[in-house]
Amino acid sequence: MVHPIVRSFATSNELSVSLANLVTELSAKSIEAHDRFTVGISGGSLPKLLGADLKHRKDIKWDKWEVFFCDERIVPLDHEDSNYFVCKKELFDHVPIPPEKIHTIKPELASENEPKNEEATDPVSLEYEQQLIDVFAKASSIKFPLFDLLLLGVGPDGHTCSLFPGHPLLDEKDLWVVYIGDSPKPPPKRVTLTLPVVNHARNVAFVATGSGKQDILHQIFEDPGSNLPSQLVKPVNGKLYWFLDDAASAKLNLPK
Ligand SMILES: O=C1O[C@H](COP(=O)(O)O)[C@@H](O)[C@H](O)[C@H]1O
Repeated sequence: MVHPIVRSFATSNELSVSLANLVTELSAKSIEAHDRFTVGISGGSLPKLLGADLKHRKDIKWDKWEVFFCDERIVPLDHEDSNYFVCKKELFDHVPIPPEKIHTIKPELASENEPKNEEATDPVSLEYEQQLIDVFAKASSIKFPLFDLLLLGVGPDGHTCSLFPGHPLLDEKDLWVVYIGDSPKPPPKRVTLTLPVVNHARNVAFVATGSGKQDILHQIFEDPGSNLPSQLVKPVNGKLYWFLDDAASAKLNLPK
């Protein structure tokens, strides 16, 4: 049973400072324990909230970071819908992470032939999986990559990464990376980490702000049986955090 650590802040600025504190602490601990910090970042509203304070931190060994993406939309990496593009604008352009340690999902490898959902044979997923293998499974074979931290968003429908409510990809048990061609949120073509990878992480932090997230957060916390993708995030051995602002958490019964 995972007991999430839920924090709500009066302003998104306060949230950004607290989130940066957690990232800084986990980065330092991970580097001390195994000489690197492996982190997966989501798109949407998260990169701005993440970068706002973190980009000013001088006490981080940025050269020890290995950055991956929790999901990516199949659009060019310089397109404003690209999760990489937003992360670059909000964080990577401001901090000295070596470019070869930012492991992009490569949309240019997408084939003309539409791959089927649940197939691991599309070139974008295969190439991204190989990057994960190269970083996480160099010395030995592993069932799933073990991220130090995954930073997740949650959509107003309860989706996280590019895992959507009721979608068959929620049942994936073995693959690390999958293609989705029918995302209900545009753009429709995406590549995403799977739930078993997310649930294998040492730390998972959700970030959600604004009144538009009130109802879904109420459902996530008060109706745990709805099988929303964000509810299926239950790290097996890791910690689960929720970073909210007071507008988003208004319908939750949080301890004062
Ligand atoms: O499409 C996506 O949406 C989710 C949630 O985004 P938000 O703007 O509501 O925070 C995001 O986490 C995911 O990476 C992205 O591809």
